[in-house]
Parts: sequence; C-alpha cells; structure tokens
Amino acid sequence: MESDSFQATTEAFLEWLSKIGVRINPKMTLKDLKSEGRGRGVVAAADFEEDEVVFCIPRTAVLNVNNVFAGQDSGASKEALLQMPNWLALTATMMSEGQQSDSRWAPYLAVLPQKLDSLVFWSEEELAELQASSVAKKIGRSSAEEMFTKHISPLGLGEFNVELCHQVASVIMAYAFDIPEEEPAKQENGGAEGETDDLVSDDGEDEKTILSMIPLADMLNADAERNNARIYYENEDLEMRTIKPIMAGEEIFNDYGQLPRSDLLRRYGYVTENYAQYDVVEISSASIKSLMTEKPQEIQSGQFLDPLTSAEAEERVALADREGILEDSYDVNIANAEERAIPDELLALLYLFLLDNENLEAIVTSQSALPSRSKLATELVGKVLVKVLRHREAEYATTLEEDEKLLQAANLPRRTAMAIQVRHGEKRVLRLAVEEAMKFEAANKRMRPIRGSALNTAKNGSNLNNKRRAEEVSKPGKKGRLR
Ligand SMILES: C[S@@+](CC[C@H](N)C(=O)[O-])C[C@H]1O[C@@H](n2cnc3c(N)ncnc32)[C@H](O)[C@@H]1O
Repeated sequence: MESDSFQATTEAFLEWLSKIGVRINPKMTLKDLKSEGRGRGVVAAADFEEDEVVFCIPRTAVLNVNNVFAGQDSGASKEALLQMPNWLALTATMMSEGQQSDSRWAPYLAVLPQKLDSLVFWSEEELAELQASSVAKKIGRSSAEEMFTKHISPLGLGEFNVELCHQVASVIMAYAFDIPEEEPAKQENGGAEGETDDLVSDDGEDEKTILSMIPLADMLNADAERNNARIYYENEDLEMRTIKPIMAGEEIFNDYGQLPRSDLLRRYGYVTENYAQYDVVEISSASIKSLMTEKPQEIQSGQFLDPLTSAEAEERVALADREGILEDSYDVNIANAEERAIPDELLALLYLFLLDNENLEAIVTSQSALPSRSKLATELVGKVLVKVLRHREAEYATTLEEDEKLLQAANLPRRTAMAIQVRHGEKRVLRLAVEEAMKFEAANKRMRPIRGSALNTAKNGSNLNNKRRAEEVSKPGKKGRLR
C-alpha cells in the first residue's frame, strides 16, 4: 500500500539521519500530512520553549557539490560543475547521486518528491488560468532546458532527459538552502562568471554561500504568519531552533520568505490565504507610455488629456531614466507598515508624463527637481493612475467578482483553484490601489492642460515663478530614488 511505503520511507530516512550524526530533539516528529495537502511535515509531540533546538545537522550530512566531491581536488566532473551556476551544479550532482544505489544520501533522496505542482510542470491550458499574471512569463522552462542541454547533457551521467532535469531542479528550487560556505572550501565553489543564479536568492551580502540540500531541515513546511522556527548556520552544525513557544500537536513551520502567491506557486507549487498580504501586480512602463500616446484620455466626463507624440513621450521617458525612476515595471502591492501600495517611482513616472512643458523644461535643465511624494500625488496623477490600473485589470479575462464566484464552487481541480486564487489576489491589489489613487488631491498646477476641464491645471502652472518653484524642489539636478 502507498501509505505503508510512505511510512517505511520515512522510517528509513529517520534511521539514516541518526546514523549520519543528525541529533533530533525527541519532542519532534516527522509526520504524514498528505491528508492536509502538505506531504510530510515536522510536528511538535510535546511543548517547545522559545529558542529550543529542534534538530542539529552536521555540515557533512548536507548534500552539496563540496561534500559530494570532498577530498577530490580536481577531475573532469568537478571542473565542469564549477563552471556552472550553483543551481545547475546541484542539479547535476543530485542526478548523479540519484543514479548510484550506494549513494550516501540514498535514504534522503527517497523522501524527496517525484513531482511538485510548481509552475514549470503546468500545461499550457493550466497556465492559461493565470490569465494576465506576470508570473506566467517568469517560469523560464525553455531557458532552463537550454542550460540542461548545454551543461548537464555533456557530463554523460547515464540517464539524461530533460524531464528528469526539471524534476530535480524544481525540488532544488523548493527545498534547497543557500548556506554560508565553510572557510576551507571558499576557493572551490562558484558559478561561471556572468551567469546568474536566479533560482535562489542571495542576500546580496559579500559572504560566499553554497546551495545545499539539508536533510530534515527541508521537511518543514511554511505558511507565512505561522512561522515558528528558523535555521541557524553560525556553528559547525546547522541548527533548527524555535523562534517562539510551540505547543504539543502544533506543526513546526519554517519561513520561505514574504512571497506573493504567484511566486509561491511558481517556486513551491502551493498557495495559502496567509500569503495574500504579499500579492503584487506589475505595471509596465511600456503600458503607461502607450496609454499616454495612443489617443485622448477622458479624465472625467467631457474632459480630455491630449496624447503626447512619440517624440514627446520618449523625451519624458529619457528624463525618467536620468532621474533614476525608470523601471521596466513597477510593483503595486498591498500596503503594509514597511511599504506603500503604489511605489514613488511609479508616481514620479506618471508625474513626468503629465507635467506641462514649462515645468518639464525646468526639470530637464535642472532648475527644479522631482518633488516629494505628497506633491507627486496630484489629482491628475491619481486620475491617470486609476486609468492605468483599470487598464491592467482589464487584461485579465475574468473580473474579481467572477473569480469570487468560481472560488466558491466546490471540486475545482487543484491547479485551477490555485491559479484563480493568484489572479483574484492580483485583481484585489489593483482595486485597493484604485481606491488609494482616487484619494490623491495635490494641486495640479504644474500639470498639462485638460480640455474642457474644471481641474485646476495650467492656469497656475503657466504663471509659476521660480521663487515659488524653489519652495518645492529638493536639490537641483539631484538624481536618484525618491524614497
Ligand atoms: C521544503 S518542502 C517541505 C516538505 C514537504 N512537505 C515534503 O513532504 O517533502 C516544500 C514543499 O512542501 C509543500 N508545502 C510546504 N508548505 C506548505 C503548505 N503550507 N501547504 C501546502 N504545501 C506546503 C510544497 O509542496 C513545497 O514545495
């Protein structure tokens, strides 16, 4: 029976862990949580205090390129692996270990899943349910395949096929940790220059890290607000410790990061409501430019903003670039204590598109600079932003309300339900941003004129004298972020 073999594999894994020196707090258990949709998970069998060790893993038990090739100074395989990005080198290493029945890590490899629900495995039809979510363009299936063929195929690992590579690489994406490298190994690891390792995040610090599979540490599930443990790397051993008291019967959760559900689905193949707070929608600067150039925009009934010519739009885009606020796309979020829903840079781009010629020239010649956020948020910027956000929402094939109805229906296939949750969350982000943009009320005095308008625009803008302007500017010619 499947559950018998699942249990037997778990037991063999636990036995192996103790043989290789992993010390496990007897108060933790590794449980079958399949009925709750979470595979295996770590559960407290008795109460834990805050900062108690759940388990301790010697570095030698970790599966990474250094440990697999420990003691081997050079050699064709190792040399080839060192030329690859980290995630690809680990993929090759795991594939190689997976083909050796006497692999030191065999009982560990046996508990790893054959397949996840991460987006790389979705069919075209399933992906279509994500509608206009930007995540659909970030899966990178074919670029990964090019890498497999270029780097892994020539290694002659016996069984090579692209599906197997995807399987292993997706497990790495969902299970691996980037851990600080040990001192003696410092010279040994690293991807080829110029090739980025975008499967895992690097904290951006100088510390050298190595992508590693850490047996048992990767059996912890995660669920945004339920995080109650974390891994510490400072010691010789890697330690999983509680970060708050945990009661008997509670699951022990790691933290996979503040991921929007789109990315959680892409990388880990699941979503939960607790991640909705991190949902995000991308607004491309190209879409804003085309809205500003394509036709007169009705700002409100009978009042129109004339389109810019392509040359005028280009000039403003170049200025945005010079001012350091041009991005390919801007993330609109759900506001929280650390972050605003609508980024300053997006407001600044709209502001530059909407400035009248005199005030545009003042910025071009560095007589004035982009103002602070409160002054960027003019009534006109708000109205145009509402258009941009609604235009973005219209790119999704269904409405927020239709998605709500669909989500209430029982028996949706798992992937369809997850896709609807993602696209529904993104539409909610857009609706909340519209509410915020509608509250913008800073004066429009520097903004381009609106035909048939009661909006307060050019009448003050054209009279603006330099003294008044100087009150609002920060350093003339100052470049850079507004935050
Ligand atoms: C690091 S592993 C955790 C161990 C995993 N449950 C197992 O049985 O191997 C990450 C994977 O666990 C699953 N997972 C983690 N947290 C989850 C959650 N809150 N709900 C559902 N699945 C979860 C997802 O399949 C994810 O890709």
